[in-house]
Formats: sequence, structure tokens, C-alpha cells
Amino acid sequence: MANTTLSADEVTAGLAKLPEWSGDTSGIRRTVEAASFPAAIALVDRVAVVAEQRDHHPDIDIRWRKVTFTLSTHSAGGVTRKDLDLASEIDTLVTD
Ligand SMILES: C[C@H](O)[C@H](O)[C@H]1CNC2=NC(N)=NC(=O)C2=N1
Repeated sequence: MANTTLSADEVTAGLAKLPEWSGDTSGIRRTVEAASFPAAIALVDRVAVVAEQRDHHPDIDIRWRKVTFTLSTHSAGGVTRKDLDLASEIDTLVTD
């Protein structure tokens, strides 16, 4: 089920397919260093569109041109399939 928290082994297996991501059963994260602050904001804007479509929203930390996305499913209390799927989609949106 998409809304069931994953075990530590399942999170590890998921992260093995997402080399840019790290984390554990409490959350997974990726930091992207964009080319500039406007490029970082543009990336966040692209992620916002897919997050809203999925009704699944990352925690986002923006520091100049570094953006950290942290994914967990708050309603489930951990990492779910939804987080791995969104991580994979975020990867497709990182262009610089
Ligand atoms: C009511 C609304 O659907 C929920 O609050 C959704 C919205 N977006 C969400 N995003 C994330 N990352 N985790 C959630 O549990 C979550 N819940």
C-alpha cells in the first residue's frame, strides 16, 4: 500500500536505486547545488508543481543555491512508497 511505512530494509533497497538520496526510515533527503539562486528557486517551483499534483509535499530547505529536499509521509509517520516515487520524480527535474 502506498501509505504504509516501509521497513529499514525496504528503505535501504529503495535508496539503492536512488544514488543521490540518503536517509533512513524517518526520512530521505537529497541536496542539490543549483547554478545560481534563481536556478534553485526555479527547481523548487518545478518540484512544487508535481508535489501539488500528487498531494505529497517535501520539506524544502533553501540556502542560497543549495536546496535540500526531505521526504517522509507525515500522515503515516515514516517513509512510504510515495516518498520513493516523489524522489525519483524530483531527480528528473534536476537539470543543473
Ligand atoms: C490533508 C492532506 O492531504 C495531507 O496533509 C497530505 C498533504 N501532503 C503531504 N505531504 C507529505 N509529505 N506527507 C503527508 O503526510 C502529507 N499529507
